[in-house]
Amino acid sequence: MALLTLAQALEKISACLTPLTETELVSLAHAANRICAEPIYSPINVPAFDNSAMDGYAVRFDDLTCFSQFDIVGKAFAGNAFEEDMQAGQCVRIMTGAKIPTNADTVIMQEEAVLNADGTVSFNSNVSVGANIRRIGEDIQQGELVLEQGSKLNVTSLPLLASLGIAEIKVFKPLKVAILSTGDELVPVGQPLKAGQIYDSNRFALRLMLEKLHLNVMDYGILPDDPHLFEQRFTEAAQTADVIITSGGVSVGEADFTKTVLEKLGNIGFWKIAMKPGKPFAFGQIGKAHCFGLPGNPVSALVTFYQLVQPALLTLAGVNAKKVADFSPYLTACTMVALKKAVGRQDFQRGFYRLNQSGQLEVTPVGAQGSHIFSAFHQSNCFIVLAQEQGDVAAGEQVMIQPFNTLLS
Ligand SMILES: Nc1nc2c(c(=O)[nH]1)N[C@H]1C(S)=C(S)[C@@H](COP(=O)(O)OP(=O)(O)OC[C@H]3O[C@@H](n4cnc5c(N)ncnc54)[C@H](O)[C@@H]3O)O[C@H]1N2
Ligand code: MOO
Repeated sequence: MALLTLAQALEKISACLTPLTETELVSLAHAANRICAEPIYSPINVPAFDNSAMDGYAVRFDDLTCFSQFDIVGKAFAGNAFEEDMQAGQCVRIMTGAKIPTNADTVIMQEEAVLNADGTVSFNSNVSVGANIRRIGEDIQQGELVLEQGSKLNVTSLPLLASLGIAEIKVFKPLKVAILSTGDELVPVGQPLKAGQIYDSNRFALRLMLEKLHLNVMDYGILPDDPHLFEQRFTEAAQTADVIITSGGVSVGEADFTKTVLEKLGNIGFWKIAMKPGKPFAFGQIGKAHCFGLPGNPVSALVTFYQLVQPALLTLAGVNAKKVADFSPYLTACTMVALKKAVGRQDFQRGFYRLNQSGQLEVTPVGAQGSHIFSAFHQSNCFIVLAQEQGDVAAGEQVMIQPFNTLLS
């Protein structure tokens, strides 16, 4: 049977996902990186009142044709308004941000004004009516939608909410994600290696990526290649976690138990995808927990997490669908060298792209492309994405690239 394409796999996963609904109220100061669980409408106008955009003088525009000298009858500061009415031929010294006096309609900036010896002021300017006034509601109107449900709260959205006086916000509770590595050969970082053993770097990578996504990580450690232990640990994890992510043991070897145990304890949605790296990837459920079985090869584990698990976690965590669809957009770039590509699987080569002196994007693959060769990853800044039916690519051809999003930077 033909393997699923990445797009088909993403569709199958997406069809099984129901975003979390549990919410909590948090103060704005503790809301960074959380997902907003309600649409936010502005309780006020911004600006809340007409105010001056410049340090200068507030005048009645029509007076400019009748008077050459104006009496300065008061001062208006930001936070300290001039509350009286201005009469004909009068003006008010005004500072940036100060409320416009009731019957003034124009502000002339200080640089256009000349102070006369008798204490009056004259203006050189040809201003138009309404000049230098920031209007009430010009930025945001009371009742306007300022933030969609499912937006990530960050350094641009949170100050916006602060400017509206919003002190608390309803956010989705973070997903609980269990991680575990499988394989008799694995040793935790920090312990000496014996012959035939390797360090468990995948669990470390998974933890880092989940922390970047601000999810709750439940670390189930290393699982030896024993199907009974697999059953035990998977069952335990499925009781508390919303999502279980494993690495290794998902291929066809005699010690590859992930898929069979997943089938036994729950159900398997699909297994194997026409992508490279990342062919042996399993998706299914145990009880309410969604399970992602990533391949053991470190590059394959990271690539499948990025391409398949990341969007699923964003959806489950409550991020809105438009933002999930856009989680890692594609660009095109000219490849500087020929690329080896076998027909049959969509390829995600690791590459480095940059803007050249003519303003064109160019890309070069980084290092060897084997799925066990992790060292090239940290010198890369994008995937070079080659279509399933594409063969070798000649130097100078345009290829699709996918710049790494914040997950890998
Ligand atoms: N006969 C076949 N053999 C393999 C196939 C196949 O289709 N037919 N697929 C190959 C591909 S492609 C991949 S990818 C791997 C994936 O296999 P598994 O998911 O079963 O992974 P393991 O066999 O457990 O491990 C593969 C490799 O990765 C190392 N590893 C495992 N876990 C970790 C970890 N936590 N940290 C660092 N490195 C890890 C492990 O020692 C192996 O070297 O299967 C191919 N075989
Ligand atoms: O699918 Mo594997 O990840 O090519 O080595």
